[in-house]
Amino acid sequence: MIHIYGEKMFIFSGQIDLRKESPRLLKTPINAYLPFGMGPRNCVGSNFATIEVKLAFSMILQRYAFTLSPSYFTTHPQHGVQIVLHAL
Ligand code: HEM
Repeated sequence: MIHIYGEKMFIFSGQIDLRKESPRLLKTPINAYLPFGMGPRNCVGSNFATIEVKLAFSMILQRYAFTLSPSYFTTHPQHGVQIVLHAL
């Protein structure tokens, strides 16, 4: 899913609280996923890092399409999700 590194990844990032938007996420503890930490000493580079990842993804998506690899068969991607890139 394209939003892996977008806002949807951040249940609570300090700026966006997606629990307000999704009933499913309401059940998720506020501290379940904090890649940049939380509170007064959270990551000062979080906005920069998020923008950079979005930029990199958008550059990749301008050049490639994705399909799931035929070897991907589980709903629990313990070892990552294998994808096949198709040059556009
Ligand atoms: C994917 C990229 C990044 C991740 C996952 C990440 C994650 C973190 C985490 C978990 C902390 C500790 C927060 C805490 O103690 O609560 C932290 C602190 C920090 N990060 Fe990042 N970081 C990233 C990128 C960056 C970048 C690009 C910069 C600078 C340009 C940066 C600068 C800092 C600084 C200066 C702190 C210390 C903040 C403080 O102690 O007040 N980080 N980061």
